[in-house]
Amino acid sequence: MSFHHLGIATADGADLAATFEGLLGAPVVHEESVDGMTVRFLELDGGYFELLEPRAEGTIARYLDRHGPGIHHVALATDDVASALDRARDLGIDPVDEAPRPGAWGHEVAFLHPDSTGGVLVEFVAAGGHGSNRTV
Ligand SMILES: C[C@@H](C(=O)O)C(=O)SCCNC(=O)CCNC(=O)[C@H](O)C(C)(C)COP(=O)(O)OP(=O)(O)OC[C@H]1O[C@@H](n2cnc3c(N)ncnc32)[C@H](O)[C@@H]1OP(=O)(O)O
Repeated sequence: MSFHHLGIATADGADLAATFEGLLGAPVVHEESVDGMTVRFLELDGGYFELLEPRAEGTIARYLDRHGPGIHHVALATDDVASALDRARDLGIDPVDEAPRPGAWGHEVAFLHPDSTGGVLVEFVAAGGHGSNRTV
């Protein structure tokens, strides 16, 4: 499984995107509204930053209220999210999503509960042509 992106919660995605573009030369390669958020993907060598800006009440708005801005999750690329979930369950790891579901940028995604993964919110993502997918 390979690294795909870091999810970063922010109250101002446009401003943070400009900061990272200036600092890292990481352009916004995709932007969309999904699940009450504006999501921006910035391309780096070997992966992406996914900036998550809430537009409505929900997971990211709650996260910003309780924790402030910062790294929210790590996403790992696989071409088979369902099998990755099965492996997690076999290891006693609790999924948040019992089955793959649509995520941003047309990706299929599923999250694991951070209680089972050392406090890290892990996302499996089947990202098609966006970044690398590798079967494990
Ligand atoms: C568009 C898509 C894509 O990539 O395609 C996305 O990124 S969607 C990105 C947004 N969507 C998601 O994140 C979906 C998966 N996340 C979730 O279902 C939820 O956020 C949970 C992870 C189950 C947390 O539930 P909830 O938001 O209700 O949190 P809560 O404030 O009640 O907190 C419950 C416990 O989880 C912890 N907690 C909350 N968010 C956390 C995070 N990002 N990383 C690590 N721990 C986290 C809290 O500290 C707390 O721990 P204590 O109990 O120890 O105090």
